[in-house]
Amino acid sequence: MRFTFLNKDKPLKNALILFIFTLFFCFIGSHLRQPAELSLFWPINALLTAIFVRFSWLHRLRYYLVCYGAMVFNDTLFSGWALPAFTLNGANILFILVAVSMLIQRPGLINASGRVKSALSIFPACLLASAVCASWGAVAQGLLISERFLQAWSDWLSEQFSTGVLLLPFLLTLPRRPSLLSTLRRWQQCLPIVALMLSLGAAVVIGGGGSLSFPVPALIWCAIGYPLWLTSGLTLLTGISEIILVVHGVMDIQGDDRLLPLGDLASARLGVATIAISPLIVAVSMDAIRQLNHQLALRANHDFLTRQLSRSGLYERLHQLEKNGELRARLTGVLLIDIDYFKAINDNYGHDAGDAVLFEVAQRMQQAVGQAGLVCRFGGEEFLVLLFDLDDGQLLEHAETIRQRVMQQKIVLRGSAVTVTVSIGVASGNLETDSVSESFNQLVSAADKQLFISKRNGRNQTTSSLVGESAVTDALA
Ligand SMILES: Nc1nc2c(ncn2[C@@H]2O[C@H](COP(=O)(O)OP(=O)(O)OP(=O)(O)O)[C@@H](O)[C@H]2O)c(=O)[nH]1
Repeated sequence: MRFTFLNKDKPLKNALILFIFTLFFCFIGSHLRQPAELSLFWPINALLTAIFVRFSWLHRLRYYLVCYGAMVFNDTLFSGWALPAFTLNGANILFILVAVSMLIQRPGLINASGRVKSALSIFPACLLASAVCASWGAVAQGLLISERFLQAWSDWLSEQFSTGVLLLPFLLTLPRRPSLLSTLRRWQQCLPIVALMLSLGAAVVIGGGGSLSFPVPALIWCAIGYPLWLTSGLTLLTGISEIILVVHGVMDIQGDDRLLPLGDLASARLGVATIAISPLIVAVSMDAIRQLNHQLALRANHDFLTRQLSRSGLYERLHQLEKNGELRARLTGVLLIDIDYFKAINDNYGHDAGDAVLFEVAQRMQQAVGQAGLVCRFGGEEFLVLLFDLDDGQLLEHAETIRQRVMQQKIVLRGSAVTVTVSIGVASGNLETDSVSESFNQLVSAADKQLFISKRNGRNQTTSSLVGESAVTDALA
């Protein structure tokens, strides 16, 4: 909703705008009341609630008084009311005050972009606001000790509640620049709206109390595919249409003059069935979202080719360990492992063969490390093995086991048995609990320096700063 002309620092201008706005909608509302002799819609309360919630700084007594003044002005001038103009409009202000107070208490509910995070809270807010409004309204009509009190109270309540619940989600989620075209680019994207219109048509044809719920599945379909503001807008239009159709007898929810020979029981059954399918559809879509999230997390944290942890997965795991307090005062060993002359494998046997080598080497590393540590594809043809609680000698032993395991068995590439070797750099230390990533990166760069030395000294060897340069070497098999 665009109300950029409201300005926190210009109270007089705000008051004038609110006065004119309220007067305009009260005028329209009063004239809507006349033909049907009952107020089908009294939208000003929900409209003002939305404005006060979106511009929370308007939530001041003076602005409520301005709105009240405009309502009274309208009724005395255009409706010719005297005292009732003052008393009845108290009910309208009460609705706005209660609803705004309940919705404004949750600043996270409506964020800057106007999205309603929990549409559910609109429901109790409107219910309570309508109940308070209805009580005041029915009493102000002088019906407190009359048998018509309950009737008047339920009229007020149902009108305020339905208008609020239909209008508020739309008003609170409407973006600054709503774009229908970007949502309905392809004809398939219009299908939920077509289904909605068909279900409304079916409700008119079939009739009966159950027919009111016929559009629910189509609305849920809209909810799955459309942005919140559009779904809320369509729900609003559907609700308004149903109310108008019922009032004008086009949609027959009680009488017997329906187009199809369908009893109330059959209509109710159909209604119940359409309601029952709705939570199912929402559950299915939620399940799909959960599965998607799970797949995304898996993709982000695991390397597709080698099925080992990805680099981001390794940092995620470290973060988890830190959160669980499992990194505290633990000696952490890093083995940085790089396949030797890997480019030559790609060049000589093809990229697919290179991929197969990456997979096989990763498997062998995983077998060598077992449950003792984590294997991660750190990038390209470089792997990282993370080990905990091992002293320098044990770390080197592990590195050597991995190196031996990789080269032990030749890998067959396009009919040729090829020996693949790796060079390893080793580093270890304690991770600082307040800067795990940073101290881990320091370990990695220390291991990288050792790896560089392994490469420089002829490859297929392990180097560790822990026991001096080129501590462990091995001749090519
Ligand atoms: N097949 C395949 N090749 C990759 C992948 N990621 C990186 N590479 C290749 O790995 C090669 C790495 O080459 P270099 O960095 O020169 O390393 P090297 O040939 O192993 O030489 P040294 O490390 O010095 O022993 C590059 O040719 C990359 O294209 C991958 O996922 N699959």
